[in-house]
Amino acid sequence: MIALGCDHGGFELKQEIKKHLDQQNIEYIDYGCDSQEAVDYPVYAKKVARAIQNGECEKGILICGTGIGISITANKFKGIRAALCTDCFSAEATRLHNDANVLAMGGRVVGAGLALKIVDTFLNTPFSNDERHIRRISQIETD
Ligand SMILES: O=C[C@H](O)[C@H](O)[C@H](O)COP(=O)(O)O
Repeated sequence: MIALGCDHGGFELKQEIKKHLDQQNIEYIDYGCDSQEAVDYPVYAKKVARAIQNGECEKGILICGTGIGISITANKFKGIRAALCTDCFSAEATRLHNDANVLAMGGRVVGAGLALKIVDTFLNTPFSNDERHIRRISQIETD
């Protein structure tokens, strides 16, 4: 199950992503927002982060205008590794190396065509399970 969240700057792109996931029969829960009316991105980042923390969803996709605020917020939550991606190489690398569980994007940064490729890459790339990456990920969790 994929958790989706956005603010007004990401609403339009989230709609495209939902259509794309529907076409592939990929299940998701949309945690809002529900229109282009201005809202505060931390509200939606927190909903998605908590859905992953409590096991309701396995991965998340968060979109704000830049993808920055929403990823900063999500990364405050223990166990959340949110990766802001603007290209497919990074989306693949962050799954292989960081086992990222949240993809963040900027609705005012990437076009829908590229964003959908980034989504596919992120969702279809498994974690490498490489020892050096496991070691580094475990170090993220400690101060
Ligand atoms: O990092 C924050 C996001 O990009 C927001 O989507 C952005 O700050 C919203 O800006 P505004 O309120 O001017 O639409």
